[in-house]
Amino acid sequence: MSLLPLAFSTCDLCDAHKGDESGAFRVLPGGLYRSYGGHVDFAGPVATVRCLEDNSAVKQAVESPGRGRVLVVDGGGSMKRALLGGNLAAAAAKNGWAGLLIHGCVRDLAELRETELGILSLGHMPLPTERRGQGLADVAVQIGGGVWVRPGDWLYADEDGTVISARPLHGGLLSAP
Ligand SMILES: O=C([O-])CC(=O)C(=O)O
Repeated sequence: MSLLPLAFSTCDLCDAHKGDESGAFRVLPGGLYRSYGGHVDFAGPVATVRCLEDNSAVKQAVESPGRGRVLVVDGGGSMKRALLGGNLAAAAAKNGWAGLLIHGCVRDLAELRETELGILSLGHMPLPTERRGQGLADVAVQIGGGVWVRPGDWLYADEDGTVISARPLHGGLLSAP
């Protein structure tokens, strides 16, 4: 599935919304997440998973239709297991996910960088998880040192950083394929 390219810049979004005190506009801390995917710029409505060193719910999500969404995975910040690797990233791209943000680790870096997907993660490590069917989907999560991310929020990521918004912010900027 090809996704519509969205024209946006996180710096421009921050210029426009830096005075927002409603909490609807949130910026993730700079330098926390590194880009591992084939796409540095990506955006979309958010779906969430919360799990700890068990990526069963991540697998279930990326094997379902993505419809241009971004999967935000609260992995508790664990650096002990990789929640995403080449196979799950390929499944996410094939099923139309725009990207993933992993508050945890990834692996298979050579494969990830060839995947047509945005992938942000705290870091990498080669050890996979043991899938035991644990984890929750579609819950509010807190990542990046206390930033709330809820299903249906919008995530915008580019080389300058990552912002979260309760509403889509690219109005009028959606470019035709
Ligand atoms: O399967 C996993 O748990 C992670 C992985 O290595 C992959 O996605 O290829």
